Amino acid sequence: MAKIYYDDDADLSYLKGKVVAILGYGSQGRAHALNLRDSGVDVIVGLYKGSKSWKVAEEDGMRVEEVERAVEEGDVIMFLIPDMVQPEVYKRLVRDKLEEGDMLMFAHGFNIHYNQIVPPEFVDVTMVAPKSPGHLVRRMFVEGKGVPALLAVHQNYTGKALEIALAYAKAIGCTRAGVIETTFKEETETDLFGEQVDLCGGVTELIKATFETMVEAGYQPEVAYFEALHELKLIVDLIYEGGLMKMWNAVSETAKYGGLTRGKRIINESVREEMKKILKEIQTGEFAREWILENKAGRPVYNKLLEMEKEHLIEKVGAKLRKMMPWLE
Ligand SMILES: NC(=O)c1ccc[n+]([C@@H]2O[C@H](COP(=O)([O-])OP(=O)(O)OC[C@H]3O[C@@H](n4cnc5c(N)ncnc54)[C@H](O)[C@@H]3O)[C@@H](O)[C@H]2O)c1
Ligand SMILES: CC(C)(O)[C@@H](O)C(=O)O
Ligand SMILES: [Mg+2]
Ligand SMILES: [Mg+2]
Repeated sequence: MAKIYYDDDADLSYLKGKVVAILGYGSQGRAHALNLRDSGVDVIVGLYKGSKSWKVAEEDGMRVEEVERAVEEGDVIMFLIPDMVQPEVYKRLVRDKLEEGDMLMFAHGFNIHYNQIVPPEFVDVTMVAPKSPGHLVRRMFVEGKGVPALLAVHQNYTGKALEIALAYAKAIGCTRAGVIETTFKEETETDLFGEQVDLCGGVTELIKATFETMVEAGYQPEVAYFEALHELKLIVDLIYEGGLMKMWNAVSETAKYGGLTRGKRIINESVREEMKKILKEIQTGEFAREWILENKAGRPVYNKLLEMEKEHLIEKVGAKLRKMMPWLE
């Protein structure tokens, strides 16, 4: 069984006297920086001149410096800039500023696991990866709660890497919910697999395929939108709160029978085979190589697919229908 750490297992005093440099002030960066500060930790934000986030961080009352300066001051350096930018920033601005006993931290294991960043042996290397988008990391903290996270130690030079990483996890609120010990390999591979087949890739394709099937059969797009997309949140909320059975118990008997008998025809053996192939691409590093090359080429596929998603009928219909429900914003 997984080892899970809670508030009582973590001691904030391991961050006392240390400066935490948060590189990046986007989804995760802003949430981590604000939560750390509210927990009494000395935080400095590292950005590049011209970053749109600079003003946001300053308006939040953060001390903001360019990356190099923040790393010089920081004892704990958390990488919350995009994964594909991290290796170049590391080589150009971070590597030469590291001091013995510093800690490099990550919220996703990609660059360490796929050897895009190879830190020197004289630093600690750890990960605290909230299992949630950044805005929830902040919202839950403000509400006195926390989101669960994964924690991993890749290098323990100081002998205190676990304790310091746990203090960080506590300061951003994650030990309130529970922090599961893992490895960089396990976090990276499961995180990529989850977002590709289920959370981001699988769900959007399921929504579009459901919507398109109805529209092509002559049903009104507005009705199809509610069925394929809007109601998904209500169903997922039930699953999130109380597992699959809470959802099955809340829907009609007809929905239960129809869902239980038809679901397996949608996620059938061939879909499961494809999932296994996708997992292999992640495990062998094939996906990582593809994504790194895509970035080197200026992201032609990424940009094209995002553009197509933006232009999809469900997005047009959705924008109109969501105006009927201003409380959603
Ligand atoms: N978004 C999520 O919900 C989420 C969840 C778990 C883990 N993560 C991980 O957290 C990390 C950060 O992702 P994110 O989605 O919060 O990023 P983001 O895209 O929301 O924010 C990126 C930030 O980095 C800054 N930035 C970009 N290039 C920079 C550079 N060259 N130098 C300095 N700053 C630069 C941007 O100005 C911005 O403030 C990634 O490792 C990601 O895998 C993200
Ligand atoms: C929020 C997610 C999808 O779980 C995260 O892994 C990310 O990469 O943004
Ligand atoms: Mg991810
Ligand atoms: Mg994830």
